[in-house]
Amino acid sequence: MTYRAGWIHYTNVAPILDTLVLPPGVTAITGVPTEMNAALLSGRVDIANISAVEFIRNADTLEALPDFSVAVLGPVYSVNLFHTRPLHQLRRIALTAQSAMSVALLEVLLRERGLSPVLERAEGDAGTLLGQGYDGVLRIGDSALREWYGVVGPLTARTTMTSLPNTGRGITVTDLACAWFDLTGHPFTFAVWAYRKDNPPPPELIQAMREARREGIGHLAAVARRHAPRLGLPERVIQHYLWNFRYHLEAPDRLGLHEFAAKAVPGHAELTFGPRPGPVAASRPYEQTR
Ligand SMILES: C=C(O[C@@H]1C=C(C(=O)O)C=C[C@H]1O)C(=O)O
Repeated sequence: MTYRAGWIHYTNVAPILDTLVLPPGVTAITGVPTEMNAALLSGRVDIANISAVEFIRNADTLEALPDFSVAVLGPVYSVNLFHTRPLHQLRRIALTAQSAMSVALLEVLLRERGLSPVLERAEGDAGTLLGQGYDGVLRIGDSALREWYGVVGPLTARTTMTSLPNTGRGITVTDLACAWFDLTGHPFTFAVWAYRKDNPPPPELIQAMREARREGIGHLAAVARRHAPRLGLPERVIQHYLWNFRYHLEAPDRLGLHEFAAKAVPGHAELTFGPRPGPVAASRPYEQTR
């Protein structure tokens, strides 16, 4: 029987996906977050890295791998609200249809500030939409990273990644993961690897994902070199971008996830994680894996 995976293909998962070798009997498709959310919920795939808010909303039927996440503590660089006036003066914000998690995060952040601008789905690059009657534009993923650099870059040799500008060309970029950190002091968990409770992934797939992640994180410079030309961004920017992610759903990432769940989906079912990390039948000793 085939086990079907659905991968969000943004660069931020390249350290896990680039060298992943699917075990026999596992197939994979790729797409943007909202496509992979829908594919998992409709049963078109069996496991996917989905927007964490969809995992929370469907916690009665879904479970997540206990040690995989796309999370950050502080800035993420690729979940950005581009705006031309101060946050409290925003009247109309364009939302990307690719995202569920970042939209839910923006809603929480606006509510915490007592703000209620009009939120509308609209595609296109931030610069164009800002000239078309929107004073705020939410973008995620590779295009948001590129547009962020278009606003704040080019960085000079003297710029340190801890003192990055967040304005340029009359546009301010509010990094939503940074805003979450300012509000809570916790990491923000954007994605988890979820599957239906009655259909967990084969242990060989989890093991292959762990090996691929160890390989990717161990060679971030090579991953950055591979992807920088495609993105049209400097290698050192991509390497910093990737280095900054938290891929292991550690205790602080779960804390952030639970805090977000309480704020965004009150009354949600208990979040469950499994299968527990453990030995895979006939696997090589840890020391001998890549
Ligand atoms: C950090 C990001 O996280 C992604 C954002 C998601 C969303 O907004 O729904 C879903 C999955 C994440 O991998 C990003 O795309 O830049």
